[in-house]
Amino acid sequence: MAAIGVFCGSSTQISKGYLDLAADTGAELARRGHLVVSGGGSVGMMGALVAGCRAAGGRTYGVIPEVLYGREIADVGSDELVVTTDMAERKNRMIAAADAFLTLPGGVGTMDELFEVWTTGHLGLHRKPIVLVSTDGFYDGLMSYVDTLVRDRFLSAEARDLLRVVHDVPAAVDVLEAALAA
Ligand SMILES: C/C(=C\CNc1ncnc2c1ncn2[C@@H]1O[C@H](COP(=O)(O)O)[C@@H](O)[C@H]1O)CO
Repeated sequence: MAAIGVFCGSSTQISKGYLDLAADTGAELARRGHLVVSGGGSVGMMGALVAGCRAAGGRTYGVIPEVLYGREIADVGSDELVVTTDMAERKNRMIAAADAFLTLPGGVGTMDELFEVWTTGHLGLHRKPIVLVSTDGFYDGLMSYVDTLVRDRFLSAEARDLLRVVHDVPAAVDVLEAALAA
């Protein structure tokens, strides 16, 4: 059993397909016996993720900053819910609590979380695997940008390769489990 930090969108304006993807992710992690570490809100994909996990018998650990407690409807049904004083502490608590990270589609908040975990990994502050779920090529544009950084020598290929990109949730969890076992 591992603790998997999941970064994903909080928007309530997205299409049902994204919400289903998040719910399926929560259920898949629950079925495989993993704890879901979430942003601690009940809105958008974040909410679908934790609901999907608990409906499948899994456990959730949420980390929400005070400022978002009401705005993102704190997930008070979580098995554990940590309330932080600010956004930076939220990210740090999520990173500390998780053994590995899954990034689903999301907005700038999700990108902020992904870049925090990627850059701290690259700096050697942790060795936790990071997988992006690029449903329907969602992360093609980001990875194209990262490839440009490598091509023009702003970034090493080793740093790029810390980001593992897959196209569906079961494959993403397979990759995380293999990386954790290595
Ligand atoms: C909108 C702009 C900046 C927002 N910057 C954020 N920085 C950190 N965290 C954020 C930001 N926006 C939202 N969040 C939180 O991250 C989670 C996922 O967000 P997403 O944007 O839906 O992916 C969620 O808890 C957000 O509240 C520029 O003006």
